[in-house]
Amino acid sequence: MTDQTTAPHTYATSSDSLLAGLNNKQLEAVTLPNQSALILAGAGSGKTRVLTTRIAWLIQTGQISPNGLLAVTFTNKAAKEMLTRLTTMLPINTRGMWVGTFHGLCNRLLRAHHREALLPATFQILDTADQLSAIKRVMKLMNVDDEKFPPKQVQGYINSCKDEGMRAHSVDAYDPHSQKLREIFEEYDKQCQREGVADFAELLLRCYELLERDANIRQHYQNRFKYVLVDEFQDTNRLQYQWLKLLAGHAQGNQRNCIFAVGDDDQSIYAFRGARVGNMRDFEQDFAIENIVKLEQNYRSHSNILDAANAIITHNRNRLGKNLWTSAGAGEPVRVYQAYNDIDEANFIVEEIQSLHRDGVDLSDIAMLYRSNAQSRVIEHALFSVGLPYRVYGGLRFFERAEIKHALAYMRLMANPNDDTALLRVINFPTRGIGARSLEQLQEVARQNDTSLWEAALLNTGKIGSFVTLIKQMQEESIGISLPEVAELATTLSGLKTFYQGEKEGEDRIANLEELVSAATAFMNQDLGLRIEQSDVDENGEIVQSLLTQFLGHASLEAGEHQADVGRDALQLMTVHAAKGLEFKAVFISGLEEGLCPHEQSLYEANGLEEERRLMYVAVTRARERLYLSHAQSRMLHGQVRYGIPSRFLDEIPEELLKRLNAKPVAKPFFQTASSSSEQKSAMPWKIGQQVGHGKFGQGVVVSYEGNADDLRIQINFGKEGMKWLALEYAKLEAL
Ligand SMILES: Nc1ncnc2c1ncn2[C@@H]1O[C@H](COP(=O)(O)OP(=O)(O)OP(=O)(O)O)[C@@H](O)[C@H]1O
Ligand SMILES: [Mg+2]
Repeated sequence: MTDQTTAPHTYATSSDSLLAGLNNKQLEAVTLPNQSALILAGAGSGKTRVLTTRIAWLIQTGQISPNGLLAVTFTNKAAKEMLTRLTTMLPINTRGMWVGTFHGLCNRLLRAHHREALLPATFQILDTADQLSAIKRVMKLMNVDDEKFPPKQVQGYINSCKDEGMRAHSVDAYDPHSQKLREIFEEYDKQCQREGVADFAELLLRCYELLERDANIRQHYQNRFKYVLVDEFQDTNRLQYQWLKLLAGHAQGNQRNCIFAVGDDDQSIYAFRGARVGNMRDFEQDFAIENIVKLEQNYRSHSNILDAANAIITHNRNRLGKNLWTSAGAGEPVRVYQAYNDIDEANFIVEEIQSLHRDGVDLSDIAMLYRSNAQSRVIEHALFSVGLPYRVYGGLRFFERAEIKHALAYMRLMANPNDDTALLRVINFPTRGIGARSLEQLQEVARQNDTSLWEAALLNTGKIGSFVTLIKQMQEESIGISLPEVAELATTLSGLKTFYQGEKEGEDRIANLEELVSAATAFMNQDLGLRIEQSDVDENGEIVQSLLTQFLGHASLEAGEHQADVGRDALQLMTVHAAKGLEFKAVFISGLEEGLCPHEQSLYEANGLEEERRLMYVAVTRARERLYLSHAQSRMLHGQVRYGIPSRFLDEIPEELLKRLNAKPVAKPFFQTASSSSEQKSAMPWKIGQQVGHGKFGQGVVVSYEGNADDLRIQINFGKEGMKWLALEYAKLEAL
């Protein structure tokens, strides 16, 4: 450890108090010498705590200044938490520190060097929905059949190419179908460039390309960030890893910067977004990691919960392998509730939460987790009817609501009128009598002249001309006023407020618009640690980003966090994906049925089941003291009644850890639904999840069915042969 009396910039707090309470392994990790390191450890073993403490320790012992390090976390929420924790550990100003998500950090770097990155200073970020509509527009202009090329798939294709670090010209395409995809990719990128917008994947790729191409900028950051720290390393994708490698510099000599990566291969749950657990092995080799630090003591959960998690995850074969133990004692058993249907499940959960709350547990320390967002509806309804406050993370987020996106579109146009996505969103909203034909003509003019729609609109008189005048007026009025006033302007001058006043349920929307003004005020006042500091941009001699552009970036990147910040004590509802890294006193995991968790789609993908099991492991390990697992015999989902058998993951937990709250469901014929008497009995002879054989398609698994009596159709997944609907009457199936 550095001698504190001689080291420069040391802090008054003794490092002993900083390091107090860490176990030996944690201490070793926190105080590792200046070298790259990999901390591989299971859930709740203190990885995030170690990473944060290391930052504080490096600063405190004078090895680095707060501006000399970069830390990547998985969510903005985690980044903020890290900064808050740092301020409690050290008397430093965390403002301006480079702590954020990959997207947030790349956004910041691109803003500072927008010219070199060939982007306008005010470039806007397309969120997922905006990206999809931009893709649809390109496809329409190219006359591509959207049945042959479903836009969502095209979007997936473009994003996964970018996640792999590829541009259209570098993708292989040997058949007409992939050639077309490549062509759409290319046109889409051109359109984004023309409009001055960047999608999420683009932020990373653009930033990577900039660092790779521009030696000055690269060296500047390589010199600056002597320490790079990464949380949740198991979920980085190929491009993110390459980006980190670039920042670390070349391997020659000992000049390379240090990367401190923490992760858990058992919690890799973003393969569908290109995450590569293989990055851990590559990292070991590329950075010549000699000894991987393993942390084995779990500080989060009681042992019944931890043992359940361990028992589940041992069923996975592809693991790096580690043991977790706790000294916390057995604690309470894991409770299992077998519900009749989804409503029964929701009622049970609500009653249980109420009783926990009566016993003094804060609602915000209770989480309700599910596999997919659609599952939250029934439980939300139940919570609403008893008046329990709750907050949904990752559902329709504040910044994703239609009225907010409309207002933001006006703000985006004030910042950058060439943003076609924003223009199309509001050119006729509120309605100004601009019809589809005039819009088509406008798009045609833009296409012919290869300009943005705005530039084409400048040539226009008539109704489109008035829209242009309106935006120009907004731009003029926005000069010299504060950010909340700009937001106010966007909601009033645009006519949005007046429009909603006349609408049914308009009150909520107006309240949300007002909330946007508050969000802008909060943004202006809050020290988010994400703002661009003058020092970031002084190479250009100017501040390139106005507060407005920063706010718009914040709205695109931090959607969902707004509602979470509201101070009221509320139950936390979220998907398992969104719960990563978090912990709660009590956790409810619902919908533990085959087809839902594990998700039916995963069963037919390579390694799909193992990823689902990791998801289950993440879910279970969020709980500190109490864990509830529930499943329902039937549930309404996507407008269909589904009949589920309990998830295999339940069977993987040793019975002695469980407490079954009700008897195993009576062996009812599973086609009977609890709630709807109108539903007729069906003569469904197969069980969901049952293996069956078919003369032509081979072996498959029953996924669902619909209809009743003699009109029963059954859906079977035949693996390579795909998903098929068969009429039961004619399909000759045999049990396997
Ligand atoms: N040495 C310790 N003494 C007491 N509590 C600790 C210690 N180390 C970690 N903790 C606590 O254990 C909990 C889990 O820590 P942390 O969130 O850092 O784990 P993690 O490994 O990052 O978990 P995950 O894999 O879920 O991200 C936290 O509440 C943390 O404060
Ligand atoms: Mg963590």
